[in-house]
Amino acid sequence: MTTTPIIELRNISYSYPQAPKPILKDLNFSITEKNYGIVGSNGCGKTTFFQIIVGLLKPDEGELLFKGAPVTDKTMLRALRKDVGFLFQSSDDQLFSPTVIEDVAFGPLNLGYQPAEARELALETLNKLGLYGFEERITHRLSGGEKKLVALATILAMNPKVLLLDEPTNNLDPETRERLITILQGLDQNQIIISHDWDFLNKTNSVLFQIEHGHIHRCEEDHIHVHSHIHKAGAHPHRHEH
Ligand SMILES: Nc1ncnc2c1ncn2[C@@H]1O[C@H](COP(=O)(O)OP(=O)(O)OP(=O)(O)O)[C@@H](O)[C@H]1O
Repeated sequence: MTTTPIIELRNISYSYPQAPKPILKDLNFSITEKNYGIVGSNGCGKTTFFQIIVGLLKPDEGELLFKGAPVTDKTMLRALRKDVGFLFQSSDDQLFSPTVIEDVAFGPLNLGYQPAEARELALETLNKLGLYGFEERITHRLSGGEKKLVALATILAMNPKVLLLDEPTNNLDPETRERLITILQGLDQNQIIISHDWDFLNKTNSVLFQIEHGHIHRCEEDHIHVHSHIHKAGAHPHRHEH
């Protein structure tokens, strides 16, 4: 039995105004796996791809389908956005309320929850992410890592079915990064993750796709990459998981 993918992109092309050529060209993609890792060089169009998925950018050609139906009007787009949460690369673009609780309750309020219910949902979500006692904190004074987790809370409070995560481990210290990995590993949602952090993508069990020359394709199985890193205890022989 085949199931209809929640999101599908068919023959999508998109050019930024004044750009000499399309950044995405005849791109096809559908969500059939649980988690995806999206890789590709800087400027290849990864964030643009996410913006197309949530309808922030309208493709010049091709179709965006939600649960098998083309997204052609605002009602469809609203339904899609309810199910697809987008964690921006910069948390400052995501957080805009004075306090953490207001930011996290904003989504549920928008979905029609009563203020008390929205607050309860927001508190539950913060607690689930280990952000105990954060509710009255001033959002713009949080550290970068704290902002990232609060931004994730604003999305999870709306209980979307799909998460789009744009370079979520950027600027996280090793401990917060591990915390984020544990959180994501425990979620039921489909996750599409843009990242240059291969180890992170590996730990989130993501099927790797690459954006290149406007297209997206599945990376070869057993993709080999060269990397180097510093060891605290100096040089010693060791094996890697990959
Ligand atoms: N609003 C815009 N107007 C014109 N060009 C844009 C706009 N936004 C992005 N671009 C250009 O489109 C290209 C793709 O941008 P995008 O942000 O999708 O890349 P990316 O793959 O996410 O890059 P990175 O890995 O550096 O985050 C880049 O060359 C960028 O400069």
